[in-house]
Amino acid sequence: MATTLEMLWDSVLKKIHEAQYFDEQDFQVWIQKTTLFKIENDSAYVAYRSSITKAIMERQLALFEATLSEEWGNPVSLILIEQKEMEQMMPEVVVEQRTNTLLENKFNPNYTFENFIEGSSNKEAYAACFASCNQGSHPMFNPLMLFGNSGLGKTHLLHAVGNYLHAERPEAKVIYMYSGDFVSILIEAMKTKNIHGNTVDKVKEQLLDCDYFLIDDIQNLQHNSSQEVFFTVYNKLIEKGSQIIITSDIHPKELSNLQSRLISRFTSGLAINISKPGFETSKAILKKKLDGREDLVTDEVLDYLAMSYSSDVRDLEGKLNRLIFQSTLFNPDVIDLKFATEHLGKEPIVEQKNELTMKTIKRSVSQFYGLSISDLEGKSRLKAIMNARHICVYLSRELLHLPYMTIGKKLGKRDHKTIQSSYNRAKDLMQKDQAFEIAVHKIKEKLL
Ligand SMILES: Nc1ncnc2c1ncn2[C@@H]1O[C@H](COP(=O)(O)OP(=O)(O)OP(=O)(O)O)[C@@H](O)[C@H]1O
Repeated sequence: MATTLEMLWDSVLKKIHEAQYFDEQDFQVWIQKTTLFKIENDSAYVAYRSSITKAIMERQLALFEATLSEEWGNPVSLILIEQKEMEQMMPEVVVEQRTNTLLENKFNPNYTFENFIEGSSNKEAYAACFASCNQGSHPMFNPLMLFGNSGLGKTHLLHAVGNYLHAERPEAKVIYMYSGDFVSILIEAMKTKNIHGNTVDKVKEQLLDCDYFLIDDIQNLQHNSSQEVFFTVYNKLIEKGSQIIITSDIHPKELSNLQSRLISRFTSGLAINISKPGFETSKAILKKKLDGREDLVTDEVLDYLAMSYSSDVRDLEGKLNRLIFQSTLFNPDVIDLKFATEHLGKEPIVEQKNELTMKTIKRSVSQFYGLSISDLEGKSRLKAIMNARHICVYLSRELLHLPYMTIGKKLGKRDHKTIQSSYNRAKDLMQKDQAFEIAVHKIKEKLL
């Protein structure tokens, strides 16, 4: 059950979200993960996990304060605290609240059965997941295990089960967890054990209360003590007739990091492989993603994408997104095959994290913006390209401490004055333009 503070913060975030003050992705990635953990003496303490979140929120502090004050019914000022610091400050009750929050299910509303395109590569998995939502007390196939390469829709199907149950059988208690989060929850519970009693037991208790246990990417359950807890929970849930659905990106028998007693149990139910979608399925997925924007892209381009990139649906969607993004820069009448091959063809190769040089900075920046290195070095004054260039200059100064003249030479033979003003412009944008600041952080993160 959500606590008062959680509910309060949820409604603050909901209001801010609805008012669309932030870009959707930034909101989900940075802001949604904050926690309100204490209100004391007219001060509200909010914990953040990343300095980017802090930077974004500080910029709109007045907005957060006003919305929170309104929801709370009293004026409060907001204090932002790093998650780690908050954990040291929080009393036992907050530890429990936190665990509850982690066990709460937030299903992606786009990952539904309706939005999942069936084809021969995935129809068994789809049917088994759907059937598991409509069965009696003792499931026929338990556990249900979905395995297959990355990006083929396993997480989508788990969320579809969650969304379906939430809508059609709200009484069913569903827990969805990414296996890495399962490990973090347990490690955290183990750490706080001495101060706050055995919180591991509390986590187990909550898990055992569910009717559906959906665990994603089991291959990441590598921590030994977590496997012990998982083993106990797993056995008890099977005994009581709760449905367990597990996903893995490798065949269950190849899960070498897991104890063999777990592996043998996983294969005792029904294990289904999801393979890469065929041409027609891939094309239908692209059409579904375009949903109402079909005029942007010619059918020929969809054929080209479906033929070239269907081994990973995430990648397939990424290519379509890249083309749509590029079309906002270059404004073609329609994304046709010429445009598509030109722009996907010059996509930079993902850089290994090796020595940091201006070349690696240029590659990362161009990759981030979907540009080519020659766009960066060229003369275009399109805003997105100019910004990308400013970031190149800024990072070359900040990370490599290169003189303006050297940067200029390696960036389209520009003179030192141009580079100096580009650097100043970047510093200015870091203060004024949130999207720019986030781009810098994200690129820096990839480089370091
Ligand atoms: N058949 C499908 N119909 C519609 N969308 C799909 C389909 N298969 C995959 N997708 C989309 O592809 C993206 C990647 O899928 P998903 O995250 O479920 O992959 P995954 O198999 O869980 O990968 P990983 O092992 O890396 O976690 C998602 O946006 C998902 O909606």
